[in-house]
Amino acid sequence: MRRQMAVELTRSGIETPALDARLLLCAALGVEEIALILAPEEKLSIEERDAAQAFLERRLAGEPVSRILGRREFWGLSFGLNDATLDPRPDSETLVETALRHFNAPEGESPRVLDLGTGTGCLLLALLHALDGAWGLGTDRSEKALRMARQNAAALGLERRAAFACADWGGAFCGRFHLVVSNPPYIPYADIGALQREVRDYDPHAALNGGEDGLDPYRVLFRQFGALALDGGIGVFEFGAGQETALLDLAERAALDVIEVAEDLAGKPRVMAVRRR
Ligand SMILES: C[S@@+](CC[C@H](N)C(=O)[O-])C[C@H]1O[C@@H](n2cnc3c(N)ncnc32)[C@H](O)[C@@H]1O
Repeated sequence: MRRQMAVELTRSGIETPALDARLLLCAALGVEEIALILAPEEKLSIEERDAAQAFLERRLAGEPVSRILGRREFWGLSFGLNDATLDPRPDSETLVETALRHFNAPEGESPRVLDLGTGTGCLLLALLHALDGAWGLGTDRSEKALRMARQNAAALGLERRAAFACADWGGAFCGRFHLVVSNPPYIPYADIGALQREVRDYDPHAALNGGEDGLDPYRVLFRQFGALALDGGIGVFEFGAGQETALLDLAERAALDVIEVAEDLAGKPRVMAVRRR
């Protein structure tokens, strides 16, 4: 069955047919990958074949494997997804790496982290997992996304260190944080229709749409950063292709010093770390 699935995925132009076939078959059978080696495929029951076939058809129709499984690995941790959350991207691990590189733990108090537009909670929870004793707040405009983030926090045993609140970015908060992160929607509105179908048809548009030039969220976030960060606190923001120059300009206007522009896995500028001037 696995080979047959891989052949069909190859024919339909899926980029990683063998991997997708393996993951979907494991999910259909409810087993770990190692069990596929130990259990001969001929022994699949009719129900198991039907389940695998149903997953295959969804993948052939363009649904990403992570959406079919309802899960995605990020920073070595497993995150549940729903239709209100972005599917976390490997490139966003650059944000976590950059934040950890520049973060200096405060003396005598717990680090406080704010994640604006938290989605699954992947950035906040990865940071809390890495920063001993840190406490964090994740906000999102979507209640449904926040429900998923809370579930993910509980599944990772981080629910006592993570709180989630429905809010329009950070305007409702007056707390001060050592670290503020955000991966806001940054696709220019007119470009959404031309995205890959895996993105366009399965990621929520509220997680993609950054307004006319894709920069609307940064105009708000950079302005709010000054009121949300403690003295010496840092902000770390993900951005999209070709937005670096405009973002440098927005940072300058908001009186932020740029500490680093970090590159993603493909060597493209992807993350900006800033500090209040
Ligand atoms: C690109 S997704 C990032 C999700 C997650 N942080 C990640 O990296 O996978 C942007 C998130 O911002 C949220 N969002 C959009 N506009 C918002 C606003 N005005 N205030 C708060 N959150 C917002 C969306 O619902 C979405 O979850």
